[in-house]
Amino acid sequence: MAIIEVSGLHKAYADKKAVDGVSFDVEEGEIFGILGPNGAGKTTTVECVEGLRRPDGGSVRVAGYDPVADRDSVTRILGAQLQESELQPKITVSEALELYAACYPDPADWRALAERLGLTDKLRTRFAKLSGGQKQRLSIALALVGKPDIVVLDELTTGLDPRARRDTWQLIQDVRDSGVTVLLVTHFMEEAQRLCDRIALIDKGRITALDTPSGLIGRTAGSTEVSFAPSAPLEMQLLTDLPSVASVTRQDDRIVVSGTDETVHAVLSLLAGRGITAHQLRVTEATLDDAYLDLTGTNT
Ligand SMILES: Nc1ncnc2c1ncn2[C@@H]1O[C@H](COP(=O)(O)OP(=O)(O)OP(=O)(O)O)[C@@H](O)[C@H]1O
Repeated sequence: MAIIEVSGLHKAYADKKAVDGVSFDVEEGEIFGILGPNGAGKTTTVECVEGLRRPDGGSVRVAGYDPVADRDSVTRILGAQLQESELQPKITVSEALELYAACYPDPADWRALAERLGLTDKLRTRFAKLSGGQKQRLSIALALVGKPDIVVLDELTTGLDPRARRDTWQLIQDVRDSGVTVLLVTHFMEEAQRLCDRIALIDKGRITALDTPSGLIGRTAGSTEVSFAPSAPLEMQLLTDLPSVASVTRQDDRIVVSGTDETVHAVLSLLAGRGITAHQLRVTEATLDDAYLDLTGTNT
């Protein structure tokens, strides 16, 4: 069942179209990623879902509520990561967690959450004295303290070191396993590939692709590459004629054939039929990075 429904969303700032007809549904219990280049309209889209911005057109529903008209209902069920500037510089970590916990009828144990996010030894530290990564972890804790049904995380692990990033990924998986729906804006391909059940690629205010990570990768031209050094001369045309082959190139004594999973089997059968051995055989799969570049023609 869809818990977030976005249909024909439009939002402009003066004459700049930030979001230009975006539609997607987020199913209950999934981790849904929004990926795209800088300025693509990702934050504007999730701010409309959070009720922080009023759409110019289209509709947004969160568990059936309009996030602008039914702000209170949406706030009760949706936790959002805060922008840094939204906390007072003098508030301590424990004060912030306690204050936010007090706003909800059945909050999470904020001490356990702080522990989980590696903030226990910072509980008495003022917000202004936290490092960028510690502020980020606090903002994740604050998004989760109300035990929301949905959590919106914009740039979840930006500024975190690799260890903290991996811990945070585990935390988000645990949060999802407990039944929470996660809407995640990210620039990190590895993060999107590991965490997301489905990803919407946004570019220039429009969705250019919406699929599972492996579905997006599968759309990449030449998503699988098989390369080898043949034990005897081989006519390139024979490879080019195989089904599902996208391209055949020669690199010194190696032949590189790109295509799909099927290509690997087709190439090996062809070689076996001609008694040719494939020396130094290597098969590589495209990554989400390749799919992203292929589908947007740009980098994050
Ligand atoms: N408050 C604002 N006033 C004017 N223009 C804005 C405002 N917020 C965003 N924009 C513009 O709208 C477009 C979309 O911005 P948005 O922040 O939604 O993109 P984004 O995909 O989240 O980008 P990033 O990855 O850089 O955070 C950009 O061109 C941006 O400059």
